[in-house]
Parts: sequence; structure tokens; C-alpha cells
Amino acid sequence: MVVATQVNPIRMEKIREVDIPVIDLSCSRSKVAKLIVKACEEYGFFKVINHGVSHHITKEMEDESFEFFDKPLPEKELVGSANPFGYGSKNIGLSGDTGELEYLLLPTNQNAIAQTSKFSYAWASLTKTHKGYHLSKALSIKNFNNNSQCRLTLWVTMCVVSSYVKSVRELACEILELIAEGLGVPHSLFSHFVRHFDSDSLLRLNHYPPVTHSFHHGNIGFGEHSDPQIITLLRSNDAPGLQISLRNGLWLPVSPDPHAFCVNIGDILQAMTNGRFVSVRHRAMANLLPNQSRLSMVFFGAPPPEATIACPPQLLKRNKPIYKTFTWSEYKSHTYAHRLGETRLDHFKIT
Ligand SMILES: O=C(O)CCC(=O)C(=O)O
Ligand SMILES: [Fe+2]
Repeated sequence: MVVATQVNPIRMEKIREVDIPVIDLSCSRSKVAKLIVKACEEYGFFKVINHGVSHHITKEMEDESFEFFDKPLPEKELVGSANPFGYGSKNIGLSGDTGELEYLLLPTNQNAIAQTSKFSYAWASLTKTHKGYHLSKALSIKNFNNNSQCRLTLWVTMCVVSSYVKSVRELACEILELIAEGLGVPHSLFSHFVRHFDSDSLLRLNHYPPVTHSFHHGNIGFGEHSDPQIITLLRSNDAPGLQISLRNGLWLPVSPDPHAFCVNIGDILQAMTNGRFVSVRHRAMANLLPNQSRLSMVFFGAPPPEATIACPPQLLKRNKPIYKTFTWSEYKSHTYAHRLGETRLDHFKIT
């Protein structure tokens, strides 16, 4: 008999419910900065409320995403495979990882968007409307039929996606500036990477349909990993699934809250703080709800490809650097060449 081996076996016995930090961004700046730094040190993870991203923009983005995922597979595949941007189903990355989800990876690079916006402007004048820029319309534009990447970028330039990206990018930068204040380093030390015209930030829409076949608890939607970028802002609908790993190996289920953003520290911020902040390991369980899909909309704030990543002297204090200096593009290549669950930053440790 052949027994299937499970990648990333799940340690169910260690799951428990604990409160994770919820930070109210409407409180005083100095208090918020301190609380964020504490959460980054202890968990590498927190939720923010009163964050200023309009619920209307978020809801529109969610509706638009569901509209896309509800389409028949051949239509979804028209946007091309997620390499680097496009649609993917079950396969995550190029190293053999799989999960019970489908997803769409979108660029947010302002440079690429500026290139394409002249096309979307021309299209907008043709259709004489600035509303209803849906992906279904982008898919049907004849001139773009042979260029899936162009169609995707076009979708990103459209009102709904670009408003969402702008708002969430602003929130990510605001949080990075609060972190810088809390650490006593220059205000834009981290945020300038994400604000940069060539920032490699991206938006990932993850759709976890209810699993229909004989699944048992413990099946994986998106396997255990840390995010390689600087910072991640995740917003989900009110279906559960996300879990974070604590330093002691316990898994914490994160209760869903459509009005909050989950913020996690990425590998780059762990490197830039010389290990003071934790790049939190997390995963999403398969969706076992009978009739409801789970949707997470995830913004990854990243540096430009040629940015140099090193811990600044102010944060080293008298300690030796733990990590070598590297560029974001070197880190990204290393990440994509390895399995999702690997601790990729270890490769850059000074031995
Ligand atoms: O969908 C989730 O809750 C987690 C997704 C995630 O970790 C990712 O896209 O990097
Ligand atoms: Fe992640």
C-alpha cells in the first residue's frame, strides 16, 4: 500500500487561543509607537483598528475579488499564471508547495502602473465612464487579448484596485514610520523603501473555497512560512483560518475581523533590526465552513530590487551584526528557490 506523505505535518495538539495585541491607531502617537514596537518584539504580529482605510474601498475590493474568483477556470486562467503575476491554484511558488486555495498575484509597482495608465486612460475615455473598471472588462478588451500581464496591470490601474493599494500602502508606511519613531531611528528609514517608485510591493488575493471532499481538521490552506518582505498587511472577511506560531512553537488561531488589519513583520525587518523583531511564522488552515468562502487580501510592502538590506548602526548599538548585507533581489531569488516552510533568513547569517 502506498501511503501519501504529508508536507508540513500539523501539530494539532499544540493549538490554543490567546489574545494577540490589538492596537488602536487613534490613540496618542507616542503610545502607539511603543505598543507597536513591543508587539513586534514579542510576536512579530498585531492587529490594527481605527486605521483610516475606508471600509467602502475595502468592501469594493472584496466584491471585485469574489467576482473574479467566481468566474469559470478558463476565464481566470486568461490572466496568465502567477509567474510573477497572475492566477494560481493549489500550487504555491515553484518549489512544490501546495495548499487548498486559489490566488491572484498583482503588481503594485508605481512605475509599471504609470506605464500602463496611459492605456487605461485611453480605455476610460473610450468607454466614457470612470466607474465599473472590472477585471471582466479588462479581460474582454480586444487589444489586450494576447497580453495577460498587460491586462493584469490594467486591472491594477483601475479605480477599485488602485484605491485599495494606495490606502493600504499608506497605512503600511504609517506603521513603518511609527516603528521608526518607537525605535528612535530616522522617520523614513523603513518606509522610504515602500514609498519608492520602484518598490517591489505586491498585492495577493487568496481565495479559500469551502473544501468539499473528505477533509479532516488539520488540512492546510497555505503552509507554514514567514513573509520575506518588510511588512505585511492582511485583511480577511469574517471566515477563520489564519494562525501564527509563537516562539515556543504553539499555534495561535487569529480571530477574523473584517474591520481590522493583521500586520506581520517580514524577514527584511527582522534583518534590519538585527533579530530584535520577529518575522512571524504563520499559516492558513483549509476552509471547513460549509457555505462560505474565505478571502484574504494581502499587501506585502517590499524594497526596490537593488535596495541594500543591513541593520543600521543605531540599531546595532554595541552588538555584532547577525546577518550579512544583501540586496532585496538577492533575497528574493534565494526565497523563490526554496520551499515555503524554510527559514530563509538563516542562509544570510554571519557564521
Ligand atoms: O490567507 C491567509 O490568512 C494567509 C496568507 C499568507 O500568509 C500569505 O499570503 O503570505
Ligand atoms: Fe504569509
